[in-house]
Formats: sequence, structure tokens, C-alpha cells
Amino acid sequence: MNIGVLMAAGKGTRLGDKIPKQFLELCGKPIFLYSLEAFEKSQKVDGYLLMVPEEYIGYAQKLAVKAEKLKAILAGGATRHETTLIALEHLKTFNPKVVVFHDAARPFITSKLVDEVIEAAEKHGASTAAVKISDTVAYCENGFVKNHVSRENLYRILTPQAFNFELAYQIFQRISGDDGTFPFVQAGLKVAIVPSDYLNFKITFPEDYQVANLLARFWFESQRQT
Ligand SMILES: C[C@](O)(CO)[C@H](O)COP(=O)(O)O
Repeated sequence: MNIGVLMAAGKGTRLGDKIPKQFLELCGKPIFLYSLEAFEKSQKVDGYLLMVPEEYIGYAQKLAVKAEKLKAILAGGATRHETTLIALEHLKTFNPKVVVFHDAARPFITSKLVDEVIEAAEKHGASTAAVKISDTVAYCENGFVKNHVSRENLYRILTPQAFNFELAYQIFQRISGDDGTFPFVQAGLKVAIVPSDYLNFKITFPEDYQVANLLARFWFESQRQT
């Protein structure tokens, strides 16, 4: 079986709101529910965990009523890595083949992408959604451009990210990193790229939330038709 982990345990301080960003609403629906629905619709996710700040467990329980595949709502740790370890420890009892992590703050995710990332992890051991960089990239210092960097092979690493569970369990205990792909690469393992798109952006700053609000209405309509 394959298990998802919905990462909704962050504090979202960069957005400057009192409520963590994943619980703000888009079109009247809390942001984390968009990703939860993608896990529900996925053909390859058999169950999933929802990781939230401890004080939001009761709130999430009330909202996740239609979450048929939801296995547990757990309190996350102080960092992304700690939250990952808590989720992996809990998943030991399920002994999944693949574990797939997704940021709740990326609401414009499709179940198709979740399935593609899982398939790539089944084949290669690890995979991540990513998008090729299209702007010029430069190293800057003290407000000035120093050097241009070739963007030929540069990608932005997004989520979902999927890993063979056994490998992830061992590697994440030994090597920590803010991004799930980092420990795998440090361990000398391959992480396959699954092309994603710009809609799968992470709501981080206030302007991201504004754009997400504009997009959500159209997203809602298109998802209803699928
Ligand atoms: C995993 C990630 O979304 C890939 O880009 C990113 O590293 C998470 O960032 P955050 O620090 O949790 O906002």
C-alpha cells in the first residue's frame, strides 16, 4: 500500500497572519482541504496522515469529515524534518511501499500528479514534482548582481515528493534537511523529476495568497467537472 502525508504543521509566519496559512480559506474552503481532496481522489494513495500543529488537531478533526482515507491526524514537530520523522514512525505499523509527502500550502495539486510521483518512486526509489526555471538566475550580494548562473539544468523542487518507505525510514533518521529530496541526494541516491507546473506554487507571502484567491474560483469549477 501507498500512504500520503499531508504536511500542514507549519506556522506560516511569512504570510504575517495569526492563523497558519494552510487553514485560511480560498473560495470558502480551508487551504489544506484542497490537497486532502487530491489524496482522496488519487488512484494510488490508499490512506494518508494529516500533520497539523497540536492546537489545531480538534479543528482539523471537525473539518476533515469527508476524509474517507484519512488514517490519523497527528501533531507535527518544531521543524519540517521533525514532522517527517513523526509521520514515518507512525507509518511503521502500516509498512507502506511508498510514502508521498505534500505541502498543504500548495492547494492547486491534482490527483494525477500525486499518482505520477508515486509511480516514479515505485520505479526509481524516490521522486519529486519539479518545474524548470524560466527566468534568468543570478547570484547577488549586497543588492547587486554578481554572477549569472546557467539555468540550463535548474529546477524548482516542489511537492508531492514520494519515497520508498524502507529507504526513507532509514535515511531520514541519519540525514536531516528542510526538503525531503536533500537526505536522499546526500545519501547518494537518485531522485527522479516529475514535471509539474506553475499552478503548483506554495502560498508563502501575502501576494501568493492574493493570487491563490483569484485562481481558486476557476480551479473549483474545473475540478467539479472532472
Ligand atoms: C518541500 C518544499 O516545498 C520544496 O520546495 C519546501 O522545501 C518546503 O518549504 P517550507 O520551508 O516548508 O515552506
